[in-house]
Amino acid sequence: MAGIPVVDLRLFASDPDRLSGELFDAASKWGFLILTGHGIPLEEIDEVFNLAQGFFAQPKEIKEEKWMNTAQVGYDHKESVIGTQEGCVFGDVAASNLTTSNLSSWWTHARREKIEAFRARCHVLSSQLLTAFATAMGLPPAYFFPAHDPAKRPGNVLRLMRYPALSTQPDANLPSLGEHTDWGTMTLLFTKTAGLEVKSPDAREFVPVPVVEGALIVNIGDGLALWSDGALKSTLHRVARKASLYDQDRYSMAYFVNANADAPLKFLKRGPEGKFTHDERKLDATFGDYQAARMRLFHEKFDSDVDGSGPVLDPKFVAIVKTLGVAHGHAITYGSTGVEQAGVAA
Ligand SMILES: O=C(O)CCC(=O)C(=O)O
Ligand SMILES: [Fe+2]
Repeated sequence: MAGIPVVDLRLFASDPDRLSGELFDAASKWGFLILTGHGIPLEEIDEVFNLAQGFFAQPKEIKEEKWMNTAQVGYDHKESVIGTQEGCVFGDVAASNLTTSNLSSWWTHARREKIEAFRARCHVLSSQLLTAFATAMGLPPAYFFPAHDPAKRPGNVLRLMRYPALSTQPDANLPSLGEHTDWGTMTLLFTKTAGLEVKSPDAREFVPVPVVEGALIVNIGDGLALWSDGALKSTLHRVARKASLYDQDRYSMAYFVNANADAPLKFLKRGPEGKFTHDERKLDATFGDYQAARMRLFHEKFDSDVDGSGPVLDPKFVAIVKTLGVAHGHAITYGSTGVEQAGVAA
């Protein structure tokens, strides 16, 4: 079986239809692809990796000066049976990190400007990809834009991550990040270290994603899977703690592309010749409703903080997450007990 597809974005200029077709095929088969020729210079990617390294190397007191708030700005650190990951996020609306008071003092204005420039690069790229997906689906090129207004919340979120080195070899069965799908529209992922694994199209195994220098990884989130009625796949993935790498830090950066909270959950259906048209199914919910239920369910079990005192979620939205059927993974398995454990009102 051929591996995870590699798509060269330089085709966009010379043969946009072919490029859109290649993206669509990769995203409908694997839900993941490796993107080369994307136009973000390697030096700029490295610069942001260096900032991540510099920040995560700071003492705990500096990093913990500002914990992540509800506007998705600040630092967080999760430790659970399935791994440790620390992260730093810069807000969910354009330019918010230049003015926020919720970043550690380590983040000087000059450093924040570098982050903002990188976010702008990622934004341009994500818009280009959304255009290509819309084109491949027979929709107007700007079809996905109104639901992705950068001035509205939540916009796209850049998360710098470190999986700290361990001093002893871990149980090889414990991943550093448990299997999950991403709940946004799609994700651009940058990493220089192996470890990411994705579920194969036949769902029989997890396949390692090769690290290709200068390339980035694109994966479909629940959002595009919902829009496309499952034609584009939101694929399970995880970070495996490879025994040989347990004593090294692993860095990655994810740019989560999100539909705005107030965007209605709209469905498309696929007709003959692969064209997508509006589906009349009415769902009285927004992407915000979907994400709130999805995120909370995910984190609840992810953090192993299930003690019966979890948040009360609106059962209507939990039902929506369940019925839509794209959200899955160990961390969010809707088994007989999963939903109750997440503290859902009866
Ligand atoms: O660190 C990685 O390579 C993957 C991170 C990831 O899947 C996520 O943050 O959703
Ligand atoms: Fe992910």
